[in-house]
Amino acid sequence: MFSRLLRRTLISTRNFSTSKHHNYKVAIAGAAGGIGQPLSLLLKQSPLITELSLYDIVHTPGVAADLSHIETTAKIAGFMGPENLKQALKGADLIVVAAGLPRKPGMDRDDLFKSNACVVREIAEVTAESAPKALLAIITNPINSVVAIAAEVLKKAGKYDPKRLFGVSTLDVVRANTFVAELKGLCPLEVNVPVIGGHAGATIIPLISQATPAVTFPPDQLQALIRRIQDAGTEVVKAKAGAGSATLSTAYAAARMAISLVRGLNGEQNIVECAYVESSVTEAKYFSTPLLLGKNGIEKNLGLGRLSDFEQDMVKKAIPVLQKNIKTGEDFVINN
Ligand SMILES: NC(=O)C1=CN([C@@H]2O[C@H](COP(=O)(O)OP(=O)(O)OC[C@H]3O[C@@H](n4cnc5c(N)ncnc54)[C@H](O)[C@@H]3O)[C@@H](O)[C@H]2O)C=CC1
Ligand SMILES: O=C([O-])CC(=O)C(=O)O
Repeated sequence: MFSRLLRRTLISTRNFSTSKHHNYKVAIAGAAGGIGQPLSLLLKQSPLITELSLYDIVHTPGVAADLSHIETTAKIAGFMGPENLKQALKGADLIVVAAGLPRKPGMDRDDLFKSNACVVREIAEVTAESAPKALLAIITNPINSVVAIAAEVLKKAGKYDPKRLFGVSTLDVVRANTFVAELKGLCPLEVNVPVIGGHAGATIIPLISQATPAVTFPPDQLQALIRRIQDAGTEVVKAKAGAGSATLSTAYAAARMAISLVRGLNGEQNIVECAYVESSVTEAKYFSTPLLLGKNGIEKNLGLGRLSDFEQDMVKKAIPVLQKNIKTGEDFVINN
């Protein structure tokens, strides 16, 4: 599991002269959770990160003490409770948010809005105050709506920079790569499938026509593959049978995204990841597409590329769903 991440991070340190920073502070909110703990462990492996700040409302002293014994450079600090949130985020270059409830069987991601909207609002408010220049990467569901909450909160505080706010949809790319590799007998590390749109059901749009290496499937197999990628979160929720949703694969995916963001900050070239961001690529105000990352977050939105008719149809159908999800997030900030 570590190989891809380690390879990425090791490559990035080897490629750099001493004039580059290598001293980034990353804060994780929800660090004691099912995603937060393995994510913290993975980020503790990165030589680019010199400070890891672990925030949660429970258990962070224990998680921090445990991780702090690992023989890598990142210094670990644990912060527990809202009174310590400001200090936890202070001066962070990147804040990753994995705080909030996960799904149980029978729930949609939208069912989490009620409980998680306040969590994201609180963290965005303190980000505006404590680390206004930080990149903010949100894992918490429902991504399609809560990214809009963070944007509105940052706007209210006069600190919003659309280049610095990300909904983490990397897990959809990771799953698409894995499933395509399985079907075609390829090494998953060599496969790249862009996944655009949002992060729920039919808004998850894998672009199999843009996969590298190029792959083709008969129509029924293509439909089944796309459906599996779209329903993969539910597949895990069902298998965990009430014990939560995907945590380990999410931690892997979020660590991949976090390390890519830090590599971008560090001036590395050609770092591309898909993420759910403010966008003018479609009529949906937020939309995931491949992004070129850099010193200020998003360097360039690489857009949709060339879509098959089938993919165009999926985009058309996803837009009204995303617009509704986004409005839910925006209305929450207006009305509360
Ligand atoms: N974007 C993605 O690809 C994915 C997103 N998720 C989402 O990630 C979130 C976290 O999932 P898990 O780690 O499995 O849940 P979990 O319940 O295991 O952990 C959540 C953590 O957040 C903490 N927390 C709750 N309220 C908080 C607050 N106000 N401030 C700081 N910490 C707070 C809890 O104490 C807990 O430690 C969920 O909303 C889930 O739906 C899950 C899988 C994939
Ligand atoms: O399905 C869920 O609730 C968690 C999630 O976002 C995923 O696994 O993609």
